[in-house]
Amino acid sequence: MKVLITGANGLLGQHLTKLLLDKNYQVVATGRGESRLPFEPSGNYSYHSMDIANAFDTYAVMNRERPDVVVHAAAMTQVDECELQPEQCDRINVQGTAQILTDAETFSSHFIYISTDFVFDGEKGNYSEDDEPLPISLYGFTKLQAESMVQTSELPFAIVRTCLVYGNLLKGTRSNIVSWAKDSLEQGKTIQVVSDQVRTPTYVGDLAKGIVLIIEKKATGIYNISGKDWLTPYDIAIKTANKYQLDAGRIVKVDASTFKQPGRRPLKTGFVIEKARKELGYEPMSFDEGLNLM
Ligand SMILES: NC(=O)C1=CN([C@@H]2O[C@H](COP(=O)(O)OP(=O)(O)OC[C@H]3O[C@@H](n4cnc5c(N)ncnc54)[C@H](OP(=O)(O)O)[C@@H]3O)[C@@H](O)[C@H]2O)C=CC1
Ligand SMILES: Cc1cn([C@H]2C[C@H](O)[C@@H](COP(=O)(O)OP(=O)(O)O[C@H]3O[C@@H](C)C(=O)[C@@H](O)[C@H]3O)O2)c(=O)[nH]c1=O
Repeated sequence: MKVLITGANGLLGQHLTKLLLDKNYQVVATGRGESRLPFEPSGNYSYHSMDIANAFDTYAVMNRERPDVVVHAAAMTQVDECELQPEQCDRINVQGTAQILTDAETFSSHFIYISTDFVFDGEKGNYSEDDEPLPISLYGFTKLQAESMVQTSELPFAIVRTCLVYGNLLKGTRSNIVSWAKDSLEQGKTIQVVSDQVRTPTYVGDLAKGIVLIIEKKATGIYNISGKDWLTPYDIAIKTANKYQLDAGRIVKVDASTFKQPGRRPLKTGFVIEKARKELGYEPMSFDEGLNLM
């Protein structure tokens, strides 16, 4: 079975590419510019430079490869940049999804879209798949718009919602809260960390495994694929300091009202994952286990 991944150079993309190759799938990795995969892929593998916002790029690659499955992970994921550059955020997250989805409808038979807890407003928390989304950032709004496009597609689709992904930076990917806290403390910096946001941080390897389960079972619909522990970013920073014997005294507890970011973050998110457990057999590690794998 041939799987095409968009955003393969990203945090999720790199780990998912490696896992699919380890499981002997035929993998078509795509990303902006050259491959930055930090391992020498073996097996049935090809890489294509593909800007999802460029219709010629996506059609050429999809027509040539005609993958059975598309995992659409590419997005503008810097929440603050999305708020400050709305046109680019729309062009990539909404129009880019429209491009690859249109081509998938012609050439593929299963479309898996990676979405986020940021489609919710963060008032309720502990979200399940049938809760009503209400985004409070442009990033969240564009991700929800893309979800809606996928849901109107003729193509069998799955929407995978995940939350605060962390894991080993293979190479040049976006930082994540654990690597950011570890690096900051190692550099002797003092960091202000919020204690009133609640998340279910997700180890990138668990997210990749959940996506493979969806591919194997040809599952359709919305699935929450996240960690199972509810933690605040402050808890995460303290656990990170303890794990690496760093000075937790440099972690200053603040709340979101004093922590100004251009893109509003939903206060309480985190996912109920019973549906993925029951229908997919998905079972994530605890945060401490995930931390030990880094
Ligand atoms: N990280 C997290 O905490 C969470 C992520 N998600 C979702 O998971 C998915 C994967 O995110 P993650 O791997 O963590 O983030 P990354 O930012 O590491 O990966 C996103 C990738 O998308 C690529 N990309 C951006 N624009 C384009 C474009 N126009 N054409 C092709 N590729 C493009 C980026 O390329 P380049 O490397 O060149 O910048 C990058 O490699 C995203 O859809 C995100 O919304 C959901 C919830 C939480
Ligand atoms: C940088 C920073 C972050 N934080 C907190 C805020 C936030 O809850 C958490 C992570 O902050 P960041 O701004 O790095 O990450 P953030 O952009 O909030 O992460 C989001 O990324 C997108 C892609 C998603 O889809 C979301 O699920 C979520 O993971 O850490 C602090 O408390 N202090 C800081 O200095």
